[in-house]
Amino acid sequence: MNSLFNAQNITKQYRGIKILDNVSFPIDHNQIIAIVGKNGSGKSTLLKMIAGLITPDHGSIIPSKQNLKIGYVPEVSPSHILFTPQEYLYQMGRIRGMAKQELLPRINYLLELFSLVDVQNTRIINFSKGMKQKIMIMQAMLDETDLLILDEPLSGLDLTTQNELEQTLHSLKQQGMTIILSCHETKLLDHVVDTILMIHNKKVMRTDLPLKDVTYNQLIFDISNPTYLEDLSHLIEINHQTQLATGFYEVNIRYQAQHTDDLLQQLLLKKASIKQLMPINDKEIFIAND
Ligand SMILES: Nc1ncnc2c1ncn2[C@@H]1O[C@H](COP(=O)(O)OP(=O)(O)OP(=O)(O)O)[C@@H](O)[C@H]1O
Repeated sequence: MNSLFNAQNITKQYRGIKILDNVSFPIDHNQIIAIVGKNGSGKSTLLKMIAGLITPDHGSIIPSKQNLKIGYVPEVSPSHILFTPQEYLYQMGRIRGMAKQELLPRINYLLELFSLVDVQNTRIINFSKGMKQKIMIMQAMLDETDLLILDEPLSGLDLTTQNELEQTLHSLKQQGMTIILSCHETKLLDHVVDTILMIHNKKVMRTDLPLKDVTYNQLIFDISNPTYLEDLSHLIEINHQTQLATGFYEVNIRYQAQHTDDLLQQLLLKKASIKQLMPINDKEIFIAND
């Protein structure tokens, strides 16, 4: 599959506290990708880095083509907007330097796409939360967008509105868009998301859906130096590691079972001594939130 961009060896810290530690992952073209993780795990931080709003301390996010157009919708959006959708989107487009003749057809296209034609002359302040969310997404899409980034788009929406927004995201994908969103609403994962990036212990683990087909293994092994595992960080999640009296380290990892052959081969090349391999079933880790 084509990558839209690759995140390579990203590390980010705030005030000396690491949020993300040497994470690498690709973002595939024309996919819906969900970033999940506990509160404070770094979802918004990662989204902002992908959007180019903040920079990693180390590593880089490398786009597959120049001038990738990115639309970003933050978690908290202004809601007391006295303009109508037409007026608001027009002003936003003009601020971005768009010409009137390209802006007006684009606004009409977006109003159709988001089923807001009937309310195009109603003031946004009178809209429901879901309709306001749509306006924020439309604003991010005023330019032709390759990648849409949505921070918690379903937060605070009722079930019906969530379903509606889900359908909208699905139709955006059908039109060739790549979408990355952070979410707590696990229901969404089943319906529209192709890939999950889970932030856990400062690392990012990638899982392609359907989730029900993913199984995990736990592996315990000894290795002389845990830094040998750095190039496997995209495959494994370290549960814990302990230094033994021998000076070796006992490491306990979790990984997707489909990678077993590859992983064992790589560990043996690193002269690891395998102690225990067992299947685990902890799908719920992907829906673990407060
Ligand atoms: N500008 C900043 N300065 C200092 N610390 C920050 C800054 N931005 C985020 N943090 C801290 O970094 C950590 C990750 O924050 P982030 O907002 O990325 O997490 P999150 O997973 O999106 O959380 P939530 O699910 O609660 O929205 C948190 O501990 C947060 O307090």
